[in-house]
Amino acid sequence: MSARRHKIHVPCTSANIGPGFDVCGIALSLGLDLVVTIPSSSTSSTPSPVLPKIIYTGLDSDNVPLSPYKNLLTRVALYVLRSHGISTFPSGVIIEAHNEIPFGRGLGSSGAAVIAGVLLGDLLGSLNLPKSRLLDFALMVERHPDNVTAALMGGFVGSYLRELSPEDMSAASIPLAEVLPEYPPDAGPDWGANPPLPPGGIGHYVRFGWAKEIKAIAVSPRFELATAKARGVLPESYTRKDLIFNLQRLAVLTTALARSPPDPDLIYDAMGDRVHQPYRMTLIPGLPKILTTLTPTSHPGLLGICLSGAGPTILALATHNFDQIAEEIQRIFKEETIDVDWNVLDIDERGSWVEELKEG
Ligand SMILES: Nc1ncnc2c1ncn2[C@@H]1O[C@H](COP(=O)(O)OP(=O)(O)O)[C@@H](O)[C@H]1O
Ligand SMILES: N[C@@H](CCOP(=O)(O)O)C(=O)O
Repeated sequence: MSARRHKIHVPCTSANIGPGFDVCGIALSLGLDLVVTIPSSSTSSTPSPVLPKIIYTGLDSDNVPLSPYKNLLTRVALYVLRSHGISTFPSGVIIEAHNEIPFGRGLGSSGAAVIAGVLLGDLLGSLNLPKSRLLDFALMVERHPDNVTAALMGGFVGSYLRELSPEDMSAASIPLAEVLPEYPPDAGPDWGANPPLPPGGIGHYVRFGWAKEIKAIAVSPRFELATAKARGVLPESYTRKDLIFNLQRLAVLTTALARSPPDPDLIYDAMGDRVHQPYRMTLIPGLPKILTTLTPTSHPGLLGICLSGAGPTILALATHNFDQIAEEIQRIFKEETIDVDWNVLDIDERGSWVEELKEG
């Protein structure tokens, strides 16, 4: 039987970059790849459609549910299909996922899975949605824009959620449990009511420049910290002083990271934060020492250092001396008896893409 095969690539992301909590993200050179095989005769109106077969390799592949009704990728794809009136997957699809993004470390694994799921839904339904519309679906699932926008668009991005009209607000306020419901294992094409389409243009974004000399050192402790837990420790309100502290730095940082050669004196302080990092220190032993011990003077080449996303990964931006910087962070974590893995990553300017694979 002949089949169409496509590759979907989604990069990992580091969100916040210090002061840009829930605003900024950069796409980096570790990825989630899917190879999707769709039998040519496959439609979702086949009388007894065969559910997708999911195969995982790579990082954390033992921890992923392989039922399409439980796996995040396929649940997101099904949301995209169902909101377009296509109530089930086409029959006999095979999804081979290869993952390089560690789960629960602050490198946007869930954001990447959500984007991969949206692209999968678009592909399986032959919907041909533009990237701006794909972002609306991703934002209905992952409701902070920083990771998903960077993963989809690539590069260094800033984003915000638009203030919606009352009508759009009600369409966008659907609980997550309705967007990604708990499907029973025997859910068939007639299961439940299809969710509505999201409003258009929920997220707005801009791409900033990125100086070509800057690489990102990601030092990941070998323990998981669920983003939901790390959001749970944040306060409901902030002082004017702390907000101004972050806004001043964010305004400078977005331009400073685009300037060549980058200025460590400007960037190091501009990566300071008082909105999320101070509250997350209790969850990440070693974080206070790491943020104060490494400076551009103690470690030439270092530009700035922050928590990657919700942590526990540390992100150090640097132009050289990558190994020495990573080894010092590793040493401080070791004092806390925490082992780490580290990677020197490039910025991924392309973002997510889908390509048809030709035979041979
Ligand atoms: N490729 C994937 N396929 C399926 N589920 C995934 C994938 N990547 C991440 N997830 C889910 O997302 C969870 C991690 O999300 P989260 O706590 O937001 O951490 P992160 O900082 O890595 O995004 C994982 O435990 C897993 O349930
Ligand atoms: N702005 C969010 C980013 C979460 O990123 P993740 O990679 O840890 O999922 C936050 O800081 O909570």
